[in-house]
Amino acid sequence: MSVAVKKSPLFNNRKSFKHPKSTWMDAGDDDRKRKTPLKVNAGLLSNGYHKSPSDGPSLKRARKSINGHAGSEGEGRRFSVSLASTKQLPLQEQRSKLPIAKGKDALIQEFRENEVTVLLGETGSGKTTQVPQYLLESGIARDGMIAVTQPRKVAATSLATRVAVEQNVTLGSSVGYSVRFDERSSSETRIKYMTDGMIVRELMSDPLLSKYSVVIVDEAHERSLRTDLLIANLKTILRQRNTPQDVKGKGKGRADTNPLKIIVMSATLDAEKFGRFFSGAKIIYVQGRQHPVKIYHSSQGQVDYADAAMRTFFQIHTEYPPGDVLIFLPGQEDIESLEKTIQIYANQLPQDRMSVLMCPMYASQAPGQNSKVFRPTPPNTRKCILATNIAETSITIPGVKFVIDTGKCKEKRYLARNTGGGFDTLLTRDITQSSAMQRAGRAGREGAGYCFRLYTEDAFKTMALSSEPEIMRCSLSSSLLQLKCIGQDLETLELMDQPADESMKSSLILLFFLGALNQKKEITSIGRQMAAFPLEPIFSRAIIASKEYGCTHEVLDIVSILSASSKIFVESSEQRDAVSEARHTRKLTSPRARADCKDWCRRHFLNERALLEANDIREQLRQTCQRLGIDHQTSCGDKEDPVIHSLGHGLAMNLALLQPDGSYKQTIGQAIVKIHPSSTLCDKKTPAIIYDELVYTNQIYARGVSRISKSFIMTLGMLKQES
Ligand SMILES: Nc1ncnc2c1ncn2[C@@H]1O[C@H](COP(=O)(O)OP(=O)(O)OP(=O)(O)O)[C@@H](O)[C@H]1O
Repeated sequence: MSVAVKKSPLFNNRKSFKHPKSTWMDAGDDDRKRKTPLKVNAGLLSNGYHKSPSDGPSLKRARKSINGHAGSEGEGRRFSVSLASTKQLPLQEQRSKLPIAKGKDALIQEFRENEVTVLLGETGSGKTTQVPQYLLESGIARDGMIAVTQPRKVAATSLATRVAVEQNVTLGSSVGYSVRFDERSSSETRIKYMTDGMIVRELMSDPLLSKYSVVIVDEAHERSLRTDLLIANLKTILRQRNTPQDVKGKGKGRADTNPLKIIVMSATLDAEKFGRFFSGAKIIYVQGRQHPVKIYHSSQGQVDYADAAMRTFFQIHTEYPPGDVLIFLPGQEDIESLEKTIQIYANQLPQDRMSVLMCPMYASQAPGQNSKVFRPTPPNTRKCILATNIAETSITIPGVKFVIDTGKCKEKRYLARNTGGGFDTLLTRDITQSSAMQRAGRAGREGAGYCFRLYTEDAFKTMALSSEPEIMRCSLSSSLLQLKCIGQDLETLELMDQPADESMKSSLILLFFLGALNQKKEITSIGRQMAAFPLEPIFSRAIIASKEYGCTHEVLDIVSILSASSKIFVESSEQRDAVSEARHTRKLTSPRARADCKDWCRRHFLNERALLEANDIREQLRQTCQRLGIDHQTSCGDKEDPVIHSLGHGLAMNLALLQPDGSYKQTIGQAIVKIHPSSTLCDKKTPAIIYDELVYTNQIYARGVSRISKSFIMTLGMLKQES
């Protein structure tokens, strides 16, 4: 291609590209300037901390009352930090310079004195990495482990890696992690970073979490479903573990030799709500962030956020000193398309300019696929990291000095069955103020930074403070089943916020259909077996059914592939015909050795990493089968029906029948769905289909589609009526 850089509209349009006067409004540092509606009562400790009780100054006043702490940039002051001055200090010195380090002793004292502490602090103050180490070093957690929960896998693994380095130990020894399908911990482990889902799962085998002395619930303000369930359980566990048995003769709990401490950590908002939930927990505020971040808002709203992000990236690249750029985008599709566009323009830059290294980052990448993001930037290069909100909290991406925030994210939302849905879908929406603050914070982790918001300051002010708790907008079936296993009921559990009736009802219906619950809403033996698998109920039910149909080997293969974090089929718009040919005509089985696997995958448009991940998942599922006495080697050979029928038991709600107009109508529910164009069955007019997911774009598409016989669907219906 011979498009010269100068001819590109991007570079001709200097005016809109000009920074900062014509495009950007200087907002100072929003996190400090923001008129926060918070009224957290906080007394001021001499060391720069604010604490409850209620006679202290408000957080707003307290924030104003401290100046000159690390990273405090005066409001409205011109930003003049020399980026060259942010070179790395030795590790222990870095630790001691974190804002939280100034109050270490006072903080430890508070943890000693209080069962429950709510710790608030600005992003980058050092909460997540330092607090567990303080607890370990002070001996507070002498009798058990310290769990630090995170809503996201990537945060749990990267934090454990960092803290292991700070402690100068091998990852998996005294500092480890545990996330779904991946664990690095041992009997030596004292600090365990884990996803909130993993600790909720541990409740099934250890309802009192007796291994742990301290549970730190991090990023609590995100209110993920699992975090909410954990918080509800912690309240009960606290009563049981910390109440002496002989209190007035009626204490139901036991005087535990290993009492529990809970620390709820949050970026800022909602502290009082957590405090109230734990009846008078101590609220402590950690003041300050390590480095200043200069925030700019665009002077006008942007119609095309991807285009605006690209312009801003090149503006930074051409006008600013070295430093990596992190762009927040809503989803994988935006990331992939912007990656291509930026790369095309970057290739046209003059030779003497810094080169651009593109680094995509999203949740469904296979483990290790985003390792490029965390590796040091090569000389004379600027990394351009394109990320979803998985990079928003808790993580430090080395080298990032610039953040471009599109102000958009994808949010999981349950579409009610009575409105034609009955499934979770991802919708693009505006972010919250809380997210905006977190995103800006990613620019100030190693030194001073800049954040460019592709929305106006007014738009920022009208954003919701924080997002609606996940429990109020997502499918609950998997959690409901896990809770049933430990004798709990979502309907009666004391939660911070109650889920919607509709989503509760749908989850109960699904579990009843799967045979996991009986008519009295009690868990059945099938339900117990299902809960043993770290899978969505629809998939664990298929595995259990495969025992009857003699095809566990095949069903495990399929479920492992469907559970991998990215799709095994690679899409390529440039080679659409070749992809289609590979899918329709070639037999995708190969007894190949690992060495030539890469080449085979490439030729068949398969994602090698996803296949390797599926392999690991299958190994874990085999172990669960073994524990449950299911022979994972039973195979049905070339027969298809046993496999489809096993899947049919799990995906009993995901069946649809062909309509005269070529669309499909769900057998349960009212949604009219179409077969996704990427499916090999797209134009086949199959009378009845089974699918593994619905995606909602301009219409509802079924993906992962197979044909199934109508007679089998009838049998399933009969079975359902009998149960
Ligand atoms: N993986 C890492 N590599 C380099 N520096 C890191 C890493 N993790 C943390 N740090 C440093 O430690 C600082 C504190 O991080 P920490 O995660 O403890 O902050 P925090 O207060 O919990 O904020 P947040 O909620 O945003 O994560 C960061 O600002 C950064 O300077």
